[in-house]
Amino acid sequence: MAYVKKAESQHVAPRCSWGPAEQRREASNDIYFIISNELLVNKDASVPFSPRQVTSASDASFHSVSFSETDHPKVLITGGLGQLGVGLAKLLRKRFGKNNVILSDIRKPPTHVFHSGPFIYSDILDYKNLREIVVNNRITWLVHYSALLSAVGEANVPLARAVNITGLHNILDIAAEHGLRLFVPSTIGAFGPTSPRNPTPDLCVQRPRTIYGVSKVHAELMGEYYHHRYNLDFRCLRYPGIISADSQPGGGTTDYAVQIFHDAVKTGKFECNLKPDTRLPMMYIDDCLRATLEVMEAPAETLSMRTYNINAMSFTPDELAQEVQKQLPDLQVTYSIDPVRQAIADSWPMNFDDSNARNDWNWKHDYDLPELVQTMLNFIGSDSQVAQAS
Ligand SMILES: NC(=O)c1ccc[n+]([C@@H]2O[C@H](COP(=O)([O-])OP(=O)(O)OC[C@H]3O[C@@H](n4cnc5c(N)ncnc54)[C@H](O)[C@@H]3O)[C@@H](O)[C@H]2O)c1
Ligand SMILES: C[C@@H](O)[C@H](N)C(=O)O
Repeated sequence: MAYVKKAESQHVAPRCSWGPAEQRREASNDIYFIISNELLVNKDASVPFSPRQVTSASDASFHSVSFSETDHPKVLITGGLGQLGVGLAKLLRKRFGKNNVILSDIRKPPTHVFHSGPFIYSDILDYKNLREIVVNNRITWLVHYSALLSAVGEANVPLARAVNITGLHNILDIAAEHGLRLFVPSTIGAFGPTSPRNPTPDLCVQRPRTIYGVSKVHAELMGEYYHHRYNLDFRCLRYPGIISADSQPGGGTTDYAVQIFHDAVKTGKFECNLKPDTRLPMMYIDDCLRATLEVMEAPAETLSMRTYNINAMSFTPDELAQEVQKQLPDLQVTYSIDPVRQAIADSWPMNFDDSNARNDWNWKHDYDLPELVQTMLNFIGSDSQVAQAS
């Protein structure tokens, strides 16, 4: 393979920020080769910049004929052992068949998850491993859930940058190369203190102050760019804080709204790490997962955008506590503020404008605050009764 040196002015990639691992991976694809800060380009490549092996928009659409709308998609979920992945796999398996949905993660699955359907190890930082999984399993849809959330991201910025940004680059290139339909969730955290906060529309200033938010704005923009440049079928929803009963949150700012239910049922006491009047958009997990399936199934012509806000409700810790106290009047709530999480929450939307999702593909939530509280308490209450009995 012969390589020639390429003029720096034609070079689009930010060389100096690339780490050695990324250089090795690029080199293995025989397209780019970075040595000693000099870019060497495969002179046989037909265009100066393209994602890995995809050489043009027409090539990308050629690959995409492998998925017909009448077939069941073959779905891979990355980061599938977090708060949302197992529930999504359950929903998609009901619709497309157990063996058509593969969960993946870098962690060991619990027994019930391992036995509920296909599970595979996949580290999104390993490009070749990802490609092998996509090829060997004839994947047509990729749901990319791997990420470090807002609070854990601030605690480990280099890891968050690697997983949320470098990992995303791998996912985008694999998806473009194999003509996949790609879903990447974004978040209310993609907005910042200079965004309009009440309500926050789809299109406005986005200057988040967390590595999580910055990486999610990057994901939105890169996905939309790949859609325009390479015809990638990229779909993205900005989720609010998601509340679930049978899965734990992974280290975010909205985690308190899950923990309150467990503590209320188990101890009757809850210490909240956000101030009582901190208003944030929230959603019950069933609505979130259904929205994800609906936007993935929406005909492309109904999507006037590729990144949508979705919302269900907005509340403060005090309002949530009052609603829980309607069912459990003895619940005692105290406040011990976490300054990192509070600063993040104070920069995020208070209300989310999701009118475009409602107009374009008929998004509609089912759960408001009272139904959410009832459902969570029913689930956690019955779960703890089963635990006590056994
Ligand atoms: N849960 C929410 O409230 C919420 C809200 C908005 C957006 N989102 C987004 O939805 C997605 C899923 O969220 P979640 O709450 O399930 O997250 P989570 O933190 O619970 O799970 C993330 C998963 O990613 C995995 N992971 C980490 N590094 C990885 C790597 N190198 N390769 C493969 N997997 C790796 C982790 O093991 C973990 O299981 C994320 O992208 C998140 O940003 C979630
Ligand atoms: C809002 C969302 O992205 C996540 N639950 C977090 O708080 O980080």
